[in-house]
Amino acid sequence: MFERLCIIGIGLIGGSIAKAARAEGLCQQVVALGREKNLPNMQRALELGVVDAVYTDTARAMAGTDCVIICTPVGSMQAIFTQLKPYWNPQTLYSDAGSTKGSVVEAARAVFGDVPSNFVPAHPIAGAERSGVEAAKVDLYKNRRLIMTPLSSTDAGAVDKLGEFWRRIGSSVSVMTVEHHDTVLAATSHLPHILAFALVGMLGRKDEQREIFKYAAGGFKDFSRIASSDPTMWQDICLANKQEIIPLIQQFQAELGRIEQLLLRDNASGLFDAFSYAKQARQRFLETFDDPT
Ligand SMILES: NC(=O)C1=CN([C@@H]2O[C@H](COP(=O)(O)OP(=O)(O)OC[C@H]3O[C@@H](n4cnc5c(N)ncnc54)[C@H](O)[C@@H]3O)[C@@H](O)[C@H]2O)C=CC1
Ligand SMILES: O=C(O)C(=O)Cc1ccc(O)cc1
Repeated sequence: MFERLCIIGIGLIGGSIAKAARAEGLCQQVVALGREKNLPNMQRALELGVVDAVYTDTARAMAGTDCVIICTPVGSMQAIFTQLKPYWNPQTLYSDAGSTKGSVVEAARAVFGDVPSNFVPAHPIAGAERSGVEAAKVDLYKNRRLIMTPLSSTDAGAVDKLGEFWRRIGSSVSVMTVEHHDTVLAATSHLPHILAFALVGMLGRKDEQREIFKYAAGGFKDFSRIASSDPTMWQDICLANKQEIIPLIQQFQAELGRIEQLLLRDNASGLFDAFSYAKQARQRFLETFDDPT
């Protein structure tokens, strides 16, 4: 599909894209572009055979590149677009993997005036709490969803070709607006991560923390795995989508308040109803949507 794929930010997500693109024969060459201070991680990517070459020089990285995927934390996107601007090539396809889309589109607009028509914002709904190229997996995107959020000005050919790229590395591709993406992901990903950070942080501060972690059962293990996600990445995501996240935090606080009241009043049937509603909501959800996993 491509002569040379350039990944900017060769960590968990970028490394997994590079591995999968290579395994599926989607490009002749994969290279990484990063900062001087990321060189040890990029050298590791080279040693592991995830990429063919690594660059800290943008001009050299862009020469001969016909597809660029930006896989850095969302707070760095404006700096990346600024770095790419002098070398922006109308023949090259550009995408990203950021967990928020409104902030990425805004960053592109701030740098280019308008979002370039050959940039197709994307978000693979697949990942893990781990970071860095060592954590990259060739099958990370297999049978997982990926959302593309093209704008009305995005080139249809670019959307088709990048959609095919994502599909060929295993993703089930959906297309939606930037706004809808950020509303949905605030509820399904951003709020749950905040809840995990808050709960594990609160319990971790308690004296009996050793006991809590020692006897952690399934539910808490899941929370604590999520709470070990990268703080820089999540700081960027939460700030970038705070207009969607804050109202959800407020609704969640009200929900907790209702449960607290039911407990204070020993209201068993109220608790049963609240828990049954949630259980049935999940069941309805599973029946309505095919889970690609
Ligand atoms: N970790 C996950 O489960 C998922 C993450 N994402 C998104 O993918 C992106 C990457 O996440 P991960 O791969 O998990 O992070 P990571 O920390 O494993 O990799 C990010 C890479 O970007 C580099 N980097 C950071 N700032 C940079 C800059 N200004 N210029 C050049 N390189 C820079 C880092 O050195 C690192 O190599 C983020 O935008 C994140 O929101 C999307 C889906 C899932
Ligand atoms: O580790 C997990 O359970 C995740 O939820 C991974 C994840 C993190 C960020 C995303 O934007 C998408 C997926």
